[in-house]
Amino acid sequence: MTPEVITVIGGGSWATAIIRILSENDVRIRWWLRNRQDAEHIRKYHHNPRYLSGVTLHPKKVKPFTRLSEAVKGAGILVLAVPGAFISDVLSQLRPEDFAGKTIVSAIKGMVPGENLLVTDWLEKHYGVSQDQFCVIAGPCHAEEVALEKQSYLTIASSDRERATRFAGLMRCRFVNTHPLTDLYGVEYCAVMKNIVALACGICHGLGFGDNFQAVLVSNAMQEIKRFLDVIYPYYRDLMGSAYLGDLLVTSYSQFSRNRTFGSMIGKGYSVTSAQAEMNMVAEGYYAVKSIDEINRKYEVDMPITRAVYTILYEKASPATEIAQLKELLT
Ligand SMILES: NC(=O)c1ccc[n+]([C@@H]2O[C@H](COP(=O)([O-])OP(=O)(O)OC[C@H]3O[C@@H](n4cnc5c(N)ncnc54)[C@H](O)[C@@H]3O)[C@@H](O)[C@H]2O)c1
Ligand SMILES: O=P(O)(O)OC[C@H](O)CO
Repeated sequence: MTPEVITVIGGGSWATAIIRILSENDVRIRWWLRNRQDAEHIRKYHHNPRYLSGVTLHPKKVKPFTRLSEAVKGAGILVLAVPGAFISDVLSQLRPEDFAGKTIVSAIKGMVPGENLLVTDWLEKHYGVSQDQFCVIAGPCHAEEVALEKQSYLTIASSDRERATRFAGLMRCRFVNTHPLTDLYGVEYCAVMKNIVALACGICHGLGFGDNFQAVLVSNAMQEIKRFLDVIYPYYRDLMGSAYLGDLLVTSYSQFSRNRTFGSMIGKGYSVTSAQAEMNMVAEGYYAVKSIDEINRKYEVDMPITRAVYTILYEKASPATEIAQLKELLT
């Protein structure tokens, strides 16, 4: 069989980890990065100089590109792995024809700010990608642990089960187990919302709250996510599954969590700008909380955790005061 040709778009940790996983299988990867020097470095030394630099990339299977129109040529699968805030800018070089007939995989756990759309909805609106072309990579998995080849699990969601199963096969390897699911939008929304919860966990940690409080916060957050999903996209789903609860747990508790780290700085008194400047990485929850809060103005679901994080980050409310109020609402 001829190897599957896959274009991966993005130069960060998750793109690097996905390439590491995929290249365990029989694939050819066309990797788009925006930075010319990084691409040149990868061509020469076979590792990403900025993210997960300890990961060696297969020289025959992985080919870096800096022109996106070139990178997508001949690929049957496009994997999007840039933060949601940059997707519109990055894809502006492409036309709807570049997506036609391909499997479009979103590895993004964020919304498209401004339009408050899930990445799949945004691609449908702007590039005419049809719903059954999409797969979403979900599940509790940090790029840093993939780099260490620690056993991980991923869920591949698509409304087309066959497509999810095929892509799940390509993402399965020695240290990654995968399974398909059909709750495309539920999984995508949950992945966006768990980042908001991780921000809340970080803020509370930064304020000095302990494990007892965090356990209550996370269990209340799961109920908040359920209330929102039941209204925005009702579907028979088991929220105890690893794509939902599992992802919420890893992001809330892990030392690798970008969102928790960002939140912790806010709880300790950093401004948003200084917390962002400290990180070489992107905390998706910062953008997501604005989108979800704005979407919820229409639905009016009871979401005290989202509201508190929004008020702290966007209205500059005191974290101590907001969390003191939230404390009274948790059960
Ligand atoms: N890192 C993980 O473990 C992990 C796991 C699952 C999902 N994700 C998701 O993957 C997506 C990518 O995150 P990541 O962790 O790879 O990013 P990261 O935080 O490691 O790196 C930041 C990324 O943003 C890009 N970037 C920064 N400024 C940019 C700009 N102006 N224009 C275009 N790109 C710009 C950088 O090139 C880099 O790719 C996010 O949606 C994230 O939620 C990450
Ligand atoms: O935990 P974070 O904030 O680094 O987000 C990364 C992934 O979404 C975890 O699955």
